[in-house]
Amino acid sequence: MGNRVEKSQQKKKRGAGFGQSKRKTDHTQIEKLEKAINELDPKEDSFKDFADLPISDITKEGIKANHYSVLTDIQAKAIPYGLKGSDILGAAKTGSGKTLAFVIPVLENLYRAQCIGKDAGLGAMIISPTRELAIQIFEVLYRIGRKGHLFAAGLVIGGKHLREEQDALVRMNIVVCTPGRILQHLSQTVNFNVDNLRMLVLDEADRILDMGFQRDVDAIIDYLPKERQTMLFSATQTKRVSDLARLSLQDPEYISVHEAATAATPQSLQQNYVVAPLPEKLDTLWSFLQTAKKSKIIVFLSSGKQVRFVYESFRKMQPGIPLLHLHGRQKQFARHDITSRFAKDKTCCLFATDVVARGIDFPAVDWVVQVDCPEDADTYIHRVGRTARYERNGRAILFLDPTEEEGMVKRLEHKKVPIEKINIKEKKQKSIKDQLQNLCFKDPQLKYLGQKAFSSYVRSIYVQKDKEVFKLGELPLEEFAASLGLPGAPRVKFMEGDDMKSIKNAPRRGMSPSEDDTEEEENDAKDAKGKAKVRTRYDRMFERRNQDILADHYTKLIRPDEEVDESKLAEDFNGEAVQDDSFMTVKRRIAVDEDGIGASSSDEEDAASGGAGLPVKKVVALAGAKEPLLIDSKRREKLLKSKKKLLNFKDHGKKIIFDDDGKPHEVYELEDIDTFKAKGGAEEQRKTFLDAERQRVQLADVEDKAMAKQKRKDKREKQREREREEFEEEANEEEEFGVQLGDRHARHIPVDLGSDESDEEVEAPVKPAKRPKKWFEDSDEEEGGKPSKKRRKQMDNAPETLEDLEALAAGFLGGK
Ligand SMILES: Nc1ncnc2c1ncn2[C@@H]1O[C@H](COP(=O)(O)OP(=O)(O)OP(=O)(O)O)[C@@H](O)[C@H]1O
Repeated sequence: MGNRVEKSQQKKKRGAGFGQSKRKTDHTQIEKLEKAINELDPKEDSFKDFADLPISDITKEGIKANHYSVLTDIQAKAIPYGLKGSDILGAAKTGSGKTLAFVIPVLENLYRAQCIGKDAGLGAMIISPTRELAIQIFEVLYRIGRKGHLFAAGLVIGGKHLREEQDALVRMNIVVCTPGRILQHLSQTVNFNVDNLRMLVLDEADRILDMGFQRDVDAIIDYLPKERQTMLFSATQTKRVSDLARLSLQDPEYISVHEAATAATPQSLQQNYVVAPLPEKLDTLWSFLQTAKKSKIIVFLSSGKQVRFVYESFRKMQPGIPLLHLHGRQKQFARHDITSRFAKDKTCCLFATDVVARGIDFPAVDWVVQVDCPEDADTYIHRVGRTARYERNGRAILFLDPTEEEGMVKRLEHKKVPIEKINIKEKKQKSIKDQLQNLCFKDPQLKYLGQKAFSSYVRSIYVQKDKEVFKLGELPLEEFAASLGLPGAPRVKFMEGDDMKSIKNAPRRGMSPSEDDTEEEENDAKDAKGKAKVRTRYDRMFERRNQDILADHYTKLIRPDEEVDESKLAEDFNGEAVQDDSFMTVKRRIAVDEDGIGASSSDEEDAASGGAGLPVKKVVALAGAKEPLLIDSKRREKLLKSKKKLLNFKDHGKKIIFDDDGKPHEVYELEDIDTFKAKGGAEEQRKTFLDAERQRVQLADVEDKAMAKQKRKDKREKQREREREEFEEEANEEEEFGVQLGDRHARHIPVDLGSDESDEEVEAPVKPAKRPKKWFEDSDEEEGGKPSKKRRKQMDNAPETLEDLEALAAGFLGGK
């Protein structure tokens, strides 16, 4: 017993020694660093290697572990200013290493200020416009900081219950976040204190400061202390005085490493554009993919709906290259999964919206294809920046409609983008219109996506500010709709000349899934008098002339009223006129036997078939059948032997209803002429009937809508109920076991950035007291929180998914 006490006292002594020694080491190093940074003149001093920078050993180790040694231009210029605490406006080409230019100062400045642990509060906030980019920055922060920094860092990007993030957030020293979500916490999380915030970083600053985020960012700034260091980075930097005033920057250093350069894009990037009329853009894209099957490609489209349609339809046509798609409407988990898969794949094509246009560092992308014209030159620069990153080669191609060419090329030249026109090889261009049309016809779901893609594209053009580039009125929309495989151009609500009320009140047509309350198909054909004619899906099928070789024949079938050239008519066996332009028309004369079986003579048969061997043999008059049965094949002959099958050809009788007097009537009976006339003219009656039916349908539609609304409401209610239950369960668990739920759900896990590494100068750490295992500590965790071999191996390898990263990071929490 006494022995054990002694041992524990010894351990305590050693533990105290370890802590003291570590603090002493830190203190000494911090003093040295402070001195070096005071003497530093960022204007004069230039650094080549990371090893020369006045930064802590643990940061240097993190940098070394990631195999970085030479600084890029922006890093060499911005890091010294960052370390000195200056406000920075950093601008450098895409892929030039801006992330490290702010991550290193963040780690170092907080380290020197010892802004560590819960009491220190939040020291740095890094804001990114997208979740993907926030995750990427968090990964870089983790990779550089994990070799010994003790900060708690976290990711706050939404996609999870607010409650799950709240507990963790109050312990963080560094947060990487998106504007909307962090604002929500600033206004709703009670203990979230930002009074100690020293550093604010805006990555892709121009995007964060633009209209889309304006209100959120202004509100965030209101919460933050005025005395702080602010760093803004982007490849297309804002210098607008109003923006800088909004952020209360103090004498910011404008560090631009490409202002003097001849081009705004990397030199290793080859850029071209082709003129592809809007209705041919998908053909061009398909043809392009056929020639680049061994490449890694990102294809940018302007909306998530287009991304889905192109992805789904191309997938069905099997282009011979793996396809992925990414847009903002996907669930966070799927988005992360797709970005990780694309990052790993060597040959793959990713259809994406601008959600990955900025900052995302996919390795080794060969091609960036912009099918839809970017909204401005800056967006163009960011999109093409997904290739040719950090001294690698890359190619970019932009598809421009003839109406976009002049305006867009002018904008790009103005921004110093070296782009050259190339032509499409006619021979290699393949049309996929028919295939798409076929697919849409067979698959209503795809047609629905096509309609959505169409309207979202039209809307995206409509809302563009630059009317010199985007001229909606000049676009061939009908042809564009056809190029998506649609039977007609869906009507888009806002378009000029639309009678909004009539669109809103228009009855829903049939069962087509294409109908929703935002858009209606504008494919109501008009009849001769200009009145809308109801057309079914089958009408459209018949009207499509390029469907197959029988199109002409079908046209005749469905347009019986059309004037027919009399000269082409011949008489059939009943003396009725038939058209004679088909060389395969057979005229027959039927002789009926006394016993009811008639046959055409073999001579006649041969003559009738024009000697072509047509299998006209005999005609059988069936008792009880409306028409005689033509026996022209062996199968038909066999049929005569099966009574059961013959039943199909016999009359099945009529449905009769009886009136009050017990008299039988047919379901639809013809009125006698006088009664009919007494009710008014035929046209008038038809109109009354149609009006009545229309009213009935409209009424039914209102009921349907109400029912659908109720269903949606019930569904929402159920979901809320489920969430409430889950929430209560979690709250109960928390009470019962005292577990931190925030940790369990690991979206925002605070991280000790490197407590896994022991300091060489200090004594061996004392084994910490045994404590209950946390959820993330599985069986491969050895006693006392020391990581097992398996865990250590895991730590040394970069985490592969966000979940890995978070789980791994959470594992470090035990260190403090
Ligand atoms: N000093 C360096 N040495 C070698 N590679 C580096 C260095 N700095 C950054 N990189 C690599 O260069 C790539 C691009 O870096 P980063 O994502 O920071 O670029 P960026 O300037 O932020 O680009 P964007 O403008 O597109 O956001 C990354 O893969 C990164 O690992």
